[in-house]
Amino acid sequence: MSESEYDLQQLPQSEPVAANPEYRERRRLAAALRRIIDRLVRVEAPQQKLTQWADQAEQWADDVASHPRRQQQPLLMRLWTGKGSQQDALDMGDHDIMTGLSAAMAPPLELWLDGDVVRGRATLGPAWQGPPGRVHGGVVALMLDILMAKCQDLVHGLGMTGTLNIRYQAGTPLRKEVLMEARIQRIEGRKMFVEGRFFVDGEQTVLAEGIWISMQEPYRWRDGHGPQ
Ligand SMILES: CCCCCCCC(=O)SCCNC(=O)CCNC(=O)[C@H](O)C(C)(C)COP(=O)(O)OP(=O)(O)OC[C@H]1O[C@@H](n2cnc3c(N)ncnc32)[C@H](O)[C@@H]1OP(=O)(O)O
Repeated sequence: MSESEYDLQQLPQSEPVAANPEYRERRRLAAALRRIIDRLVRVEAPQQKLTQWADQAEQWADDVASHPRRQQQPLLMRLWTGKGSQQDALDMGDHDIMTGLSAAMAPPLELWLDGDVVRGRATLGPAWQGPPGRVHGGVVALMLDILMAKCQDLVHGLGMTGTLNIRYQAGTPLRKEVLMEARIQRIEGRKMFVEGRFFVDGEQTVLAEGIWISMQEPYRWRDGHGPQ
């Protein structure tokens, strides 16, 4: 894509855009913060050290807060009308919850298309814990929502999650690679029915079924995808 033709409806969902120099630094910053978030959980350190880190963090937070935030609406409009720049695409997608490489909270969750299947992988640390040693069920729901929504890359139409049903079949462990897959089961007008699954060490831990509702046009398969 050229510098001025990024289109929200054509951009692969939840996949990184090539970084420019500014975003290489933002990604480096987010990666460092992610390590801190991970290591802070029950870190064994003298109280003096905790005081020092807290002082530094407060100072740093004030410094960051003294800078304005880039407005989202104008860049969203440019992307929505197919006139976005690489910078716009980065400003939007690189901060996505769970998948954005500049989002310090993101694990990150990596997603890609494999034919008509959406695949994903992530390894989550103790900051994401629910039951001891396991990923929180609400976080599992969040990951599923993002994974299954990417099925919209296979169709025309873009919408929101209407319904998400989850069967937690086994605990999803922390610190182990979770493999994910999602498929479109069927399309009915503005509704897209999707199935999602998680696997750890070959064992299925989660089964989900969801319905996405297109905001405008009815969903229809893109060329080269769907039942031939
Ligand atoms: C564009 C990028 C978005 C990125 C999103 C990131 C992922 C998210 O976090 S999404 C946030 C969570 N989801 C939401 O907040 C959605 C909240 N709900 C809504 O806004 C609306 O209920 C919405 C848009 C889903 C549907 O409203 P509306 O467009 O008026 O639909 P409506 O005309 O009533 O119904 C259309 C069809 O969908 C069905 N339907 C409507 N809502 C639902 C639902 N929640 N579940 C299942 N089916 C539904 C209807 O039964 C109807 O079916 P049929 O045509 O067979 O009669």
